[in-house]
Amino acid sequence: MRQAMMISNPSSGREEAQRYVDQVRDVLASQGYEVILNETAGEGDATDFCRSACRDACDLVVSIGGDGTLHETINGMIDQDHRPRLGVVPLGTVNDFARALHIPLDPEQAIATLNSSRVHPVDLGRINEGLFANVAAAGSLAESLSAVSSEEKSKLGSLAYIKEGIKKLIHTPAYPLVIEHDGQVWEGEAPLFLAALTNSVGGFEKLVPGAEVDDGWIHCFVIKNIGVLNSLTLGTSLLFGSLMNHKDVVYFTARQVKVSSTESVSTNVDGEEGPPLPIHLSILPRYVEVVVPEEE
Ligand SMILES: Nc1ncnc2c1ncn2[C@@H]1O[C@H](COP(=O)(O)OP(=O)(O)OP(=O)(O)O)[C@@H](O)[C@H]1O
Repeated sequence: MRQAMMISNPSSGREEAQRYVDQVRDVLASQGYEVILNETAGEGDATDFCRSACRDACDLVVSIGGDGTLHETINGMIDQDHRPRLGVVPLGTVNDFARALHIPLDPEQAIATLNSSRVHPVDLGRINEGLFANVAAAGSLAESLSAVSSEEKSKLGSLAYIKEGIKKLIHTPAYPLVIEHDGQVWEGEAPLFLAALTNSVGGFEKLVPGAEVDDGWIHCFVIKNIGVLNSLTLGTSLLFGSLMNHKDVVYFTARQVKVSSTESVSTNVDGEEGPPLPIHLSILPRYVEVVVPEEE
């Protein structure tokens, strides 16, 4: 019998996971899966559950929660030979991963998507000893976003919370950064470095218009003047032209990136606090297969 594991975070979003768990179970059982439910109680649980799903050769893992839960879930797949397919029921504030894969943001529609026969291979990124699904950021914006609590995020909504963060940072200091990427080096001062795997970052769905989830590239932005982010709008992402063409932005793609600084700089990875610099990023092409809607 095929095995499916639900990894559910009862604290995600507006604490709605409980409501949806039974619906997910029904959808999976109707497909003939034997279903196991694991609920997270705190940090690291989703990673442990997913690691055991890999070791037990489980066929499908469904992450029920926000981008944080998804981030922890995929981290259970690191260095595993057997990696289950991944289903996503987005319950967070931003849900970048679901946005990038056109998985409905409405939980009930996302649950119905679990019936789809279509799967999409998706690149993951490696950051030091961990994995990321969507974005790694280094600099003070990264720090201030990590400091926003789940409750505040739910209250403010994604755009508002990111814009609040940006407003506070207009006079933010630039950090001396050394960025080595595929044999080249960028050296200079910048308040923010962003590495994205998908086109959706912080809910801005067109931030990286050319990024495909399986293009094998890390899309990198050095933001030399944080003020450029002020013209971000949802949908168009930038009022005037695209971020990558902005005069205060350096954009490049790479398969390997090392970012270091002589100062202490913190990072934010998939919306959660990440390791401090230096960071070493690399791409893991088509590392996981994600269940996506039948039709886009
Ligand atoms: N039972 C629990 N109670 C409180 N926190 C939990 C629990 N289980 C996991 N966590 C923590 O929840 C965080 C992940 O939350 P997640 O991002 O999925 O939801 P969210 O914060 O509502 O979403 P978003 O970040 O998009 O607002 C992780 O830091 C994880 O350690």
